[in-house]
Amino acid sequence: MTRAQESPSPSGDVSPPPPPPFTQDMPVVMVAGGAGYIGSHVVEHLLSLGVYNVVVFDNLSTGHSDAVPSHPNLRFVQGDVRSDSDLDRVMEAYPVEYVMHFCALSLVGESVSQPLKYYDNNVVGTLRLLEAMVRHSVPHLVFSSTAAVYGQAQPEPIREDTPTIPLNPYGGSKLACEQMIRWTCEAHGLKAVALRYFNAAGASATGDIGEDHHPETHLIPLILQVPNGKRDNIKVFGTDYPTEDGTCVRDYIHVSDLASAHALALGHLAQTQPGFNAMNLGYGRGFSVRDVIDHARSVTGEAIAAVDAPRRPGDPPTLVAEAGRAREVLQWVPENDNLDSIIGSAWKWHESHPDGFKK
Ligand SMILES: NC(=O)c1ccc[n+]([C@@H]2O[C@H](COP(=O)([O-])OP(=O)(O)OC[C@H]3O[C@@H](n4cnc5c(N)ncnc54)[C@H](O)[C@@H]3O)[C@@H](O)[C@H]2O)c1
Ligand SMILES: O=c1ccn([C@@H]2O[C@H](COP(=O)(O)OP(=O)(O)O[C@H]3O[C@H](CO)[C@@H](O)[C@H](O)[C@H]3O)[C@@H](O)[C@H]2O)c(=O)[nH]1
Repeated sequence: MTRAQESPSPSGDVSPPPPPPFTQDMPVVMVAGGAGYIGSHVVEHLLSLGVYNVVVFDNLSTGHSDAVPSHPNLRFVQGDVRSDSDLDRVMEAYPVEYVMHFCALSLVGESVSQPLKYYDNNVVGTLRLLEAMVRHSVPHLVFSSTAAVYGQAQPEPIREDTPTIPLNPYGGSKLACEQMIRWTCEAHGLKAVALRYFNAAGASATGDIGEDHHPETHLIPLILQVPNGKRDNIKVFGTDYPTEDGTCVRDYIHVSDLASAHALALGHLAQTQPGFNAMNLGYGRGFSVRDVIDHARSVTGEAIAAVDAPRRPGDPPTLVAEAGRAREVLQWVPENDNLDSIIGSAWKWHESHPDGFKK
């Protein structure tokens, strides 16, 4: 994949020249955090639709410039979502109609030890972005939220009206953002959707992009590091949970189905009244940690050693979505509800990119 031409960057003393205008007259979607794992898959999907111009806005703190393709309908602007001047620069250069906001720090464990870092990046970042949207009259927002807003939810599956009692500062910061967005919609006539993802996994069918987090903490990429020769075994965090086999159960959703939901959310926002709505994105079925390891063994044909380990702090036993609202309101029809193909797509990416985007 060729990498997008960067317009040099951010909040320094000397302003970089404005990036070039688009040549086709189509609505502009600003994808904040579009160089990250989920954002880059959404960008790829938006470009494939051929009806949007896309501005990727990212500070590259955890994202990768190589995850941003070179495409006539895409511009890349390096900047920080907490910086008024960076946001003004992009919103002055382009007639942004929609913002998708993926920027966040999202390591649950780190958020427990450094909560203020999470409130700074996630909450202050969303605050500055909302201020810029109001300042520049940008009416539509799709916000990346998370199942972590629910905490230790009962009963399962989790509906959007299940009480939100986050167990960690990461979930708390996302819930604070949702509340801020809701009030801003009421006061300023914005239209916003918060998509509460369950466990994003898998990689694009193109094989060009996939998951590359540093450090990696997610189960599926860590399991695949075993057959890739990068670790000896996978640790199973907790074997005494109140689940069928004693390990945590999660609703793993293919990143391509997240991408299609985001595109549908743009269409929905264009037609709906001002206001805020939150929607779960998951398949409504759960797999335990042991189930996932077994499926990875079958997909890769490798033994994959697993070692029982203590519980990881902050992990709820079970998180499974009831995603009827997204199916009904967005007309979302997920196409990849198959754990083997989710793991298979991730395996294809990790086998061909053992060091991620690193050259
Ligand atoms: N990965 C999951 O399973 C999962 C589940 C639920 C919710 N989410 C949420 O989805 C979003 C994307 O997750 P991801 O796994 O793709 O993460 P990621 O770290 O791969 O992507 C985040 C992107 O945002 C950019 N960014 C972060 N802070 C920024 C800032 N202040 N200014 C500009 N750019 C900034 C990063 O450089 C990166 O490109 C996050 O908001 C996360 O909380 C992820
Ligand atoms: O080496 C490992 C890594 C993970 N796990 C377990 O695997 C499960 C899934 O863990 P992980 O892949 O880290 O995802 P979650 O902690 O469930 O969190 C993800 O999914 C949440 C929504 O459900 C999002 O809020 C988070 O941002 C996202 O990281 C959990 O029970 C972990 O304890 C292990 O047993 N061994």
